[in-house]
Amino acid sequence: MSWKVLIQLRKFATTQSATKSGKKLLEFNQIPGPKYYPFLGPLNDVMTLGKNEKLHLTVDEMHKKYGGIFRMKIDSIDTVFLSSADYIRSIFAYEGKYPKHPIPPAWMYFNQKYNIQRGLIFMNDEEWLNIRQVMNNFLLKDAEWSHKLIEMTCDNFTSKLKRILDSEDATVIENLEDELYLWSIYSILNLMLGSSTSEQTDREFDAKVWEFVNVVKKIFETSSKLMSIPPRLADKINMKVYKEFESYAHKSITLSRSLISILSNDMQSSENGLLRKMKSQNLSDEVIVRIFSDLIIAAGDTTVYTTLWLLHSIAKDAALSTKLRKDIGDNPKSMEAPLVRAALRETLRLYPVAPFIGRFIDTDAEIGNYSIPKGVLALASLYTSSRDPANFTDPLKFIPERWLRDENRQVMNPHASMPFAIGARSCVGKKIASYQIHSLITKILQQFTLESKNKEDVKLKLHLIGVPDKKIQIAFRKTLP
Ligand code: HEM
Repeated sequence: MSWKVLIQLRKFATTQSATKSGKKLLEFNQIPGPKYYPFLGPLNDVMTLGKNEKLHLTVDEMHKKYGGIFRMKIDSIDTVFLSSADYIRSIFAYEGKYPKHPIPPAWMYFNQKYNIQRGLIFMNDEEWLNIRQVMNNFLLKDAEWSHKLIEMTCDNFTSKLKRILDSEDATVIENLEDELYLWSIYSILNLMLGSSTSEQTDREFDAKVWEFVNVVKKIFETSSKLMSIPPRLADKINMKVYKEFESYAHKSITLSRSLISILSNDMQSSENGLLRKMKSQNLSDEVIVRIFSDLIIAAGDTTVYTTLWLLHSIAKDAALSTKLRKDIGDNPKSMEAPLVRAALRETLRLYPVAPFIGRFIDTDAEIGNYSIPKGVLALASLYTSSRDPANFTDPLKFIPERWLRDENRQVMNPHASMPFAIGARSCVGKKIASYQIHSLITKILQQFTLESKNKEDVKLKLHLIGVPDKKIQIAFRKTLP
């Protein structure tokens, strides 16, 4: 052995630290990753991570270069990106009693600047746990109360589709995305109220909901553009995009207050609605408004884009439509068609609306061969792990059957795709979202045929969440009157 190799080995040994498991670990600063130039400050992020819209692709390239774990500073926070399924699972093992996730910097800055208290997404520590336990009871432990309401909202949607097709004699629904937004927001409103506030019953209310839809969309669009600029700086130099973001954020709060106040005064507000359920837990009106406006922010885009991707995948594949229709026919009770459930699972694998899920590590940790100090931000690179052939056979193909139990499973590692996250801070709306999407797809397939009109491949881009890079165009034809 040459003296050079001996020196290398010695260096290696002294930079390893012993751990609880007795395993020798490498230090945090030995994790590979791109170079950081302190004098460049925030410019480092822009230079290394590039365009925000393509962050998932840049990170994917970096995983190819550095492996299943790499390290960098983002906004001067020590961050690790993880794409190996085992590493991803470890993140949640170290999240602690009060898991903390990263919040887009513009949102954090805005809340602090105006001292605005927000809902579940922004809460932390004991306050978060108390509210989360209340919401878990209503949305996760027992969500059956929501089924009828969700189905009513889906029936309203398919009736509207038919009206559009009748009146315009058109097959392509040009504003499908907007229609889905309305559906998604009305779903939450109906759940709050406990009865169906269908569109067109009250013009003023409708106008407010429509305005809310646009405001929520703009919040995502503008805060995504602000990801690579420190918001304090953007505010100081009066950047147009920051001013726009602020005005939409203010509007969303005003609008959610006014929607809630209309709903609360509504005599039809039923025992079965989330509003009454929350009030029965002695939550103040102020806290209820905070929770409600964040539920809409969390529920709106995620449900809309997942549904759009799923409709797009079905519309492209006539054989899949036939199989899904047969499966729905064989399983007449809603939510019992296994292939529809599998198609949703497959959509969330290939097009995760949250391609990165993060946790601040709560205690000194071991991930892989590395020691990770408390406080580091660990980000699960779900876009990469979901498309890794080590985890899924033919990973780029849309194959719902891979999720069926009795099939020759093509899922080597289900944890590589965790679209709702896992653990105590995972999506509190996952049951509602799954039921909503499942019901809507079932009703659409029972009443319409779909055909994709997109000529080019539609890819995922980031607008804070994963959205299609082109307008999704689907021709609908009625199969039932
Ligand atoms: C397909 C649709 C959806 C997807 C893919 C999705 C995904 C997620 C993910 C990944 C998280 C966790 C973020 C983290 O761990 O840091 C989350 C959190 C959350 N989701 Fe969803 N979501 C969806 C629909 C919904 C719906 C319909 C609602 C409301 C009914 C909702 C309400 C929330 C809330 C309030 C949180 C924050 C929970 C907390 O911080 O304790 N989501 N969602």
